[in-house]
Amino acid sequence: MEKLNWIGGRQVAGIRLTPNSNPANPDDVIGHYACASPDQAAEAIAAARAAAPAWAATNPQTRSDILRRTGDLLHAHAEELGALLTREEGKTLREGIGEVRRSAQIFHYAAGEPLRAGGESLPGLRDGMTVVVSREPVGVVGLITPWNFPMALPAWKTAYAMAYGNTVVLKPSDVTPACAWELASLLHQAGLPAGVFNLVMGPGSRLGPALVDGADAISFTGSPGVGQDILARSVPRRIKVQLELGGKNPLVVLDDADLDLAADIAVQGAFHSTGQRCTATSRIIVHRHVHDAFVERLVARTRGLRVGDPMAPETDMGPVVNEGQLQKNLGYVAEARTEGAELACGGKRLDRPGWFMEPALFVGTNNAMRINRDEVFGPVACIISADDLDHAIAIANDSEHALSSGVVTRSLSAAEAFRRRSHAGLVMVNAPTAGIDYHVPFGGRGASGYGGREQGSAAIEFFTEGKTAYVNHGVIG
Ligand SMILES: NC(=O)c1ccc[n+]([C@@H]2O[C@H](COP(=O)([O-])OP(=O)(O)OC[C@H]3O[C@@H](n4cnc5c(N)ncnc54)[C@H](O)[C@@H]3O)[C@@H](O)[C@H]2O)c1
Ligand SMILES: O=C[C@H](O)CS(=O)(=O)O
Repeated sequence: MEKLNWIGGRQVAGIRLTPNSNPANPDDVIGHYACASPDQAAEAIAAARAAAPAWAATNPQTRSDILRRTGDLLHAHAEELGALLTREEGKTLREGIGEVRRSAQIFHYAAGEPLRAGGESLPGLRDGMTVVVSREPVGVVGLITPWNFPMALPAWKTAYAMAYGNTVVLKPSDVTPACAWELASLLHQAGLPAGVFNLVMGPGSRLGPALVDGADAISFTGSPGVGQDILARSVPRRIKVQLELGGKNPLVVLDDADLDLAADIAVQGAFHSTGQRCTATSRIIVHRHVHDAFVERLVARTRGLRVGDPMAPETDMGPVVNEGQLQKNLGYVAEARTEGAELACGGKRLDRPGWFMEPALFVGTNNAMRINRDEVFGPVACIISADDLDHAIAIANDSEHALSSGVVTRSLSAAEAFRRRSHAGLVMVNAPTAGIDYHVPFGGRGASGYGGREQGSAAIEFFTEGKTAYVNHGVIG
């Protein structure tokens, strides 16, 4: 099936069609997706610019209704879209359907924003003067998304951007265009006016620059290197830029922890969604008093994970997204062994078609090893031993990435100390480092994030500009 770009409310052929295949079965071609040219990306920006004034002036109730209807459509089609997502990205069907439902919830939540996004009126300090503080849409927003959450990420950027009156051009990952295409289709079914949402598909190296050169703001989620390129290109234009980047997320297990709970939390954080989450647990820092007892539990659980067909209900972990990513993961496993890390279990490619590997767990690692410095972005986790809470926090914070972090403890004071002293943008207490709620701010610090947080009460900051108006009533009327 051929899927085209969406520009100005029309479906537009690109310069070629690119097949998209199933990571669990590379012979299964999902569809052929149009690849836009840089000129077409510029046309999409122009279409969004033409639609911007009317959309910004559209009654908030109308904007809200369109977002709510989009959420309704996502809910109604959650099972078939979840299956498409699984076929495209490889997470299990349960996770795929869950991601579509989460996307529906995001649209439903954002549907309230046009009605909530008010300002305030204050008395001025001079006679007859009132000060009106308000927020206005930024204008045309370029949204660039990665492959690991192919529905939820486009949803959480698009829904908020449009809620506040912006028009958008979305460029999804060329690895996973199918979900973004379906989202475009549902938005138009929900009654979105032409040009408010535009979709251009294809390689970021060709289309990204056209978006950065034309939009009024760029919200990007992806790898640190690409984020840096986008930032460098956007600086001369002084546009707003938001970068949500990689993680190297630590989970600290203290000596008073419930070790069964800790092992469950570690497995979920490290290996669910095949470890392909920016918030995935990759460094598990364990108090030396409970090290062996915890590792025994974690190894048993990791060995017990059923890796296989992501459509099968019994599967716990699906394939890696593509061959390149699989080879990258296996390369890190091999390098960690040469660094002296001991492979406690897993780490091998499965002898079957598709990009499958066993989840890999290393013990005897230290925080200086490359396996504990670089983001792997796959099912690979390492145990590091720590002497006490202070030592564990020091190791946890010793990373350029600071996206998510977690602690497992029964002590309120230890939990509170960790919450205060962790450098990460997200802190989880007795919960996995991955798995965020859609109604609260999300984002990292350091090399993990730049330009403000996303979602919940934070979204308005990036997708609007502030205005402070001084009104002298003395001369009016
Ligand atoms: N912090 C977060 O919220 C978060 C969430 C999910 C994923 N991620 C990160 O995403 C990365 C994995 O995703 P990926 O491999 O798709 O990342 P990526 O950086 O390779 O690609 C992300 C997007 O950028 C586009 N792109 C590539 N080159 C570009 C350029 N020069 N200019 C503009 N756009 C360009 C790609 O086509 C894609 O749409 C990981 O590092 C992961 O941590 C971060
Ligand atoms: O990669 C982004 C994810 O949505 C974050 S999480 O898996 O929900 O933690």
